[in-house]
Amino acid sequence: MIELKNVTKTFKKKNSQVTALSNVSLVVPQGRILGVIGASGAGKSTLIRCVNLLEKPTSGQVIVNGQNLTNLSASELAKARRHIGMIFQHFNLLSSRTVFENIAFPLELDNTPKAAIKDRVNELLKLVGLEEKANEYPANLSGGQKQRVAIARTLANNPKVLLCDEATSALDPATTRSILALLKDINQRFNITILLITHEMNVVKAICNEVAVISDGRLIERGSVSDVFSYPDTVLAKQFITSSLHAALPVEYEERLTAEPSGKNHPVVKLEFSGRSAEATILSEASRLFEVDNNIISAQMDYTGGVKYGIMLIEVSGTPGNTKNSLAYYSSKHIDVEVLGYV
Ligand SMILES: Nc1ncnc2c1ncn2[C@@H]1O[C@H](COP(=O)(O)OP(=O)(O)OP(=O)(O)O)[C@@H](O)[C@H]1O
Repeated sequence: MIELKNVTKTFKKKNSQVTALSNVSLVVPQGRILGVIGASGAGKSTLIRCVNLLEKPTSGQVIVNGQNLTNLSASELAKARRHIGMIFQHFNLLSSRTVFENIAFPLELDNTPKAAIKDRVNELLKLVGLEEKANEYPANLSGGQKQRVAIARTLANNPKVLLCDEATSALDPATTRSILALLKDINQRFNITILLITHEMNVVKAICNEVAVISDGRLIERGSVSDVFSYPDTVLAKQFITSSLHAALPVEYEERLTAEPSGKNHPVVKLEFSGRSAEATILSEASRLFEVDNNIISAQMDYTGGVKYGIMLIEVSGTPGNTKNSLAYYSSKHIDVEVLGYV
């Protein structure tokens, strides 16, 4: 449904040029949700804006719904864009129009008869749960409600593709979850293909089937969400996965932490489990095998796409030899082991 073939985008400045996208190729099959994740400046916005040609690629092809957009005339492109919805981080609503009028806007541009507009807008208001707000102005809505209006507006023309440009980045976690649930619902109900860009792995985890990692304008990793979570190939993918987990050392531990072992103190160890690691029951195994006690200080284990992964901070008590052997045992089971210090 969406295909980018060797897309490169270079921005020329007075004395220099920036290559925002470098030979990017990707495919999003119909009805699937692909998340592109990357750090600030990696090229995410440029990538998504190339899909509807808000940015014209310097080279390469953009094919949406079987149509090569890079070959179209301005009027043909305007027509093709009606089937490509887009939602933005800052909603981009028209402040002088009510919720109803915002959603009606694309239908008016399409010369839809008034009665049909009314029916369609009411249907969309119901879909996004905003029937009560039809006559409100955007200024009187919460961020989540504004994004619901933007989603309804973009669905008005029955797009086949929805592009989401950091659509939940301005929202709190609970509102983010509800907007992501709405997007998933829309994807399943209408079989709409979704390409979203984000800097948060939690967004990918919540709704994407596949994920691609972008860095310096290049796609450096791509796979099903469960595969990338199980076997992240790149350090960057791993960092994004870890950043979606929170297992912090309590202040009380931090204050007591020393860099060197004294013979009497115990190591505080960070264990990172990925899909290829053994289960967390490995702690009791190691306890039995090496006569160590593992005190769990903080932990977050999670499941994505049937894969279990997570972080644990543990304090290990035992003889120095046994402690060392238990840590080596974890490493042999594909758990990343890092000694943070000693308490
Ligand atoms: N219109 C432009 N003119 C010149 N340079 C640009 C333009 N748009 C983007 N760039 C540059 O291209 C690179 C990629 O920018 P882009 O906005 O696509 O990144 P991003 O991953 O979306 O970042 P962020 O998450 O911070 O929005 C950056 O180096 C940026 O400075």
